[in-house]
Amino acid sequence: MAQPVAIEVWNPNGKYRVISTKPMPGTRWINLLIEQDCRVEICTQKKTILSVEDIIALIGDKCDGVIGQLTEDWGDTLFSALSKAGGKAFSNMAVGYNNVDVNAATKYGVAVGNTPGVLTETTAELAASLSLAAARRIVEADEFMRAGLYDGWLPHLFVGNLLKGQTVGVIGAGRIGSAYARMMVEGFKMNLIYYDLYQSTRLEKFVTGMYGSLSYGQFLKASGEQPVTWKRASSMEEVLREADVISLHPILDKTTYHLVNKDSLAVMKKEAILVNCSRGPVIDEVALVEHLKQNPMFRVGLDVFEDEPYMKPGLSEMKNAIVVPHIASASKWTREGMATLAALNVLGKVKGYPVWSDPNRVDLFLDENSPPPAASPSIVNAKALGLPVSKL
Ligand SMILES: NC(=O)c1ccc[n+]([C@@H]2O[C@H](COP(=O)([O-])OP(=O)(O)OC[C@H]3O[C@@H](n4cnc5c(N)ncnc54)[C@H](O)[C@@H]3O)[C@@H](O)[C@H]2O)c1
Ligand SMILES: O=C(O)[C@H](O)CO
Repeated sequence: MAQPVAIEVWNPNGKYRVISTKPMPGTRWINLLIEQDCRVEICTQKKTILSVEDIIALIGDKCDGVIGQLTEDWGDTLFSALSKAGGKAFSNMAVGYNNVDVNAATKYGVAVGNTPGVLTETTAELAASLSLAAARRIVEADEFMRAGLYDGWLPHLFVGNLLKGQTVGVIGAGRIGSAYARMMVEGFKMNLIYYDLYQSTRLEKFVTGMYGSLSYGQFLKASGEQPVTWKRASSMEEVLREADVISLHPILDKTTYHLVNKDSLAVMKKEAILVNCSRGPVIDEVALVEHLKQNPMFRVGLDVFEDEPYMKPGLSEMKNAIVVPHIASASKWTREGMATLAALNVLGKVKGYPVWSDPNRVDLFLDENSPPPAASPSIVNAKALGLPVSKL
């Protein structure tokens, strides 16, 4: 039997009842909903991951839309409950939506939103941070220092890898993978190899200079420096074999589940660095722990875990692993922007607005100095639901 859950209410007389399953950063998202006649209910229950029963209790008998989190299981049961309560919209406060059964939502006529774009650079910066921290053994060195073990400079103390001139490999070169690739190429002058199911034109335009100026490689050459090289790999194995630092940025689906496993780890260089800021199950974490044990010079930087919030046995003891708690999108601007996009996804559907025509261009929704467009920024099942599309 579901227990009542604690909530905070804004604008109690609002016509549309919109629920957020968590308090979210900033207040703009609340104000935007209130201005459009929404009663906003925020779950304040001291429980990190809400169960399906908790969320059913929150939805109640009448609910127009829900803003939810990636830790929740949005399947048939919840979409059926939302639809029975008159709900037409759900938005994840995340770009990834592997926790959502989109077909079930479509079956019940519920629009599913996500929050692309606003977290691209922030997430790529964390992937870059983990790459650097692993290459230069920053966490190990910090622990050593705090333990009072430093008794003077030594030639061999925490020697790591130089990134300049090495090869960075990106698997999944979409928005975040491409932004990360640019950071590593521009920032550290690494050569690039990437693998994606599709050609990443935005990334290739940058490295080949199709924007009308010199490519980055030509620019380096003109400045008397060694130019960087790049290529699109024809298989993931090619990236694993050739790259010194590999960062994973695909979506999680059945094609990417355990994409990195015992066999693929065996193909990688013994001193390679592997970074994962996508989703935990993209790596077979048991195989990874074994690989880390067998290859002490192989290092990983992980933001996500297969059985989140848990780690597979042995991982926390590995000195060659850096682990952080799914914080890749955690900058203030990004988290406030994610909350805004999620709220506007729900609001747009509740108000009958069209869907924004390009979810890669959401800047207008994030400008605090002007009202957002009357559209839902990103609805992933818009086509399946036959929703109208806004003209830019
Ligand atoms: N750790 C975090 O906090 C965090 C933050 C943001 C996003 N993410 C994760 O990152 C993912 C990517 O986000 P994005 O905005 O860059 O999405 P995106 O859709 O722009 O990019 C994903 C890319 O993966 C590629 N891809 C799909 N299947 C593949 C396969 N089998 N092999 C190789 N490539 C494949 C796609 O073609 C696409 O280019 C999200 O789905 C989410 O799960 C995590
Ligand atoms: O998919 C996402 O958006 C992240 O995992 C949370 O930022």
